[in-house]
Amino acid sequence: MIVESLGVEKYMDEHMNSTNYRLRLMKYKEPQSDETKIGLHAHTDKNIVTILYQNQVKGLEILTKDGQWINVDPTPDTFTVMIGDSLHAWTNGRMHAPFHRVMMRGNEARYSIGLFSIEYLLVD
Ligand SMILES: O=C(O)CCC(=O)C(=O)O
Ligand SMILES: [Fe+2]
Repeated sequence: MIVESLGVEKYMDEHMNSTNYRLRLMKYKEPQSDETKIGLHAHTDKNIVTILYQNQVKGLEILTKDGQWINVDPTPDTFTVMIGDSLHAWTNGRMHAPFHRVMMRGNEARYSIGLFSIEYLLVD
């Protein structure tokens, strides 16, 4: 869809052939107090695109372009799709790679699954 919207379909095969995938399951422990704890520091993803799925426990926050952290509210059967630095560079900055973080509150653990598409050159 992104490749089509940019009018560069002719590079699709090349792109698919140079893309790898990594699936990661993440667990963020519930804070042992009433405080908010950092689950994952603010960062942009270095890869191409990240697709996230999570349980019902909130925590993912995205930094808007005007500097506000907003919560991503988990709704069942919803995926969060995020652009990474590679796609940001590949599109000459037309696609924005957002800073995001995980902040943990409450008394339930948060689980998420991320599917990260990665340029072959970035795979270690
Ligand atoms: O667990 C999440 O919702 C975010 C994970 C994440 O940002 C990452 O692994 O890069
Ligand atoms: Fe991330």
